[in-house]
Amino acid sequence: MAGVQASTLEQDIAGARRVLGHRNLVFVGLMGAGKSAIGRLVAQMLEIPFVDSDHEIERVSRMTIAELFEAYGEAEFRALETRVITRLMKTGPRVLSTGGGVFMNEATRSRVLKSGLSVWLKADLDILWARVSKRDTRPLLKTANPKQTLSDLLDQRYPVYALADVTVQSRDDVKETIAAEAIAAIARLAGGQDEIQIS
Ligand SMILES: Nc1ncnc2c1ncn2[C@@H]1O[C@H](COP(=O)(O)OP(=O)(O)OP(=O)(O)O)[C@@H](O)[C@H]1O
Ligand SMILES: O=C(O)C1=C[C@@H](O)[C@@H](O)[C@H](O)C1
Ligand SMILES: [Mg+2]
Repeated sequence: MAGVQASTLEQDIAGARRVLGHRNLVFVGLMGAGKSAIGRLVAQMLEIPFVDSDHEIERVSRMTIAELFEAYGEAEFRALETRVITRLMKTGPRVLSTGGGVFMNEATRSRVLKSGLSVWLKADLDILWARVSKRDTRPLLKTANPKQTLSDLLDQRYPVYALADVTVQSRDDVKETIAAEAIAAIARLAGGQDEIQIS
């Protein structure tokens, strides 16, 4: 990497850490957007802990997301998800990659907007589809026409995801580039927001 680029990245990392303070950096977006993959990289780059809410739910329940949906239904899964996010939002800083439905819950969204810093990883349908169709682990896509279901979710959810503090275009570029863009976008928030305290 050229010296100028490296020093810009270092400045962005320092800036993003300052902007974040004790807050959690919360990745939101549809299935396949890269919340887990990019979130993990951003956490490594910022040198703060990383938690993925889907993994945390699987850890505490000792069941997979698919098993939870199967055994208890979506409503119970959402209740568990809300409890997990509420607990995680009480301390920081960390990178918190959320399940695709987390930001759709009004109370959770308010909590994230008030006490965290949110990044929407926005991706086109074809990119999402190419990624999620490789595995059949996502219960919401077990439908007769999963690509249409994903497209419907995109229509419903994009206006809500757009409420996130920052939007970063997720695409088939190297993950490090997308992660660096997210960090730069956060660093640019410096001075644009009052410091928000964790409740
Ligand atoms: N920029 C990228 N280039 C290539 N592949 C990517 C990129 N970002 C993510 N991926 C891949 O796409 C797949 C989906 O990414 P990931 O699991 O991070 O999505 P997610 O937003 O966490 O989805 P979910 O809501 O289902 O957990 C993974 O295999 C990941 O490695
Ligand atoms: O978009 C969603 O509602 C979901 C996304 C996944 O991350 C999982 O949280 C679950 O499959 C539901
Ligand atoms: Mg994920």
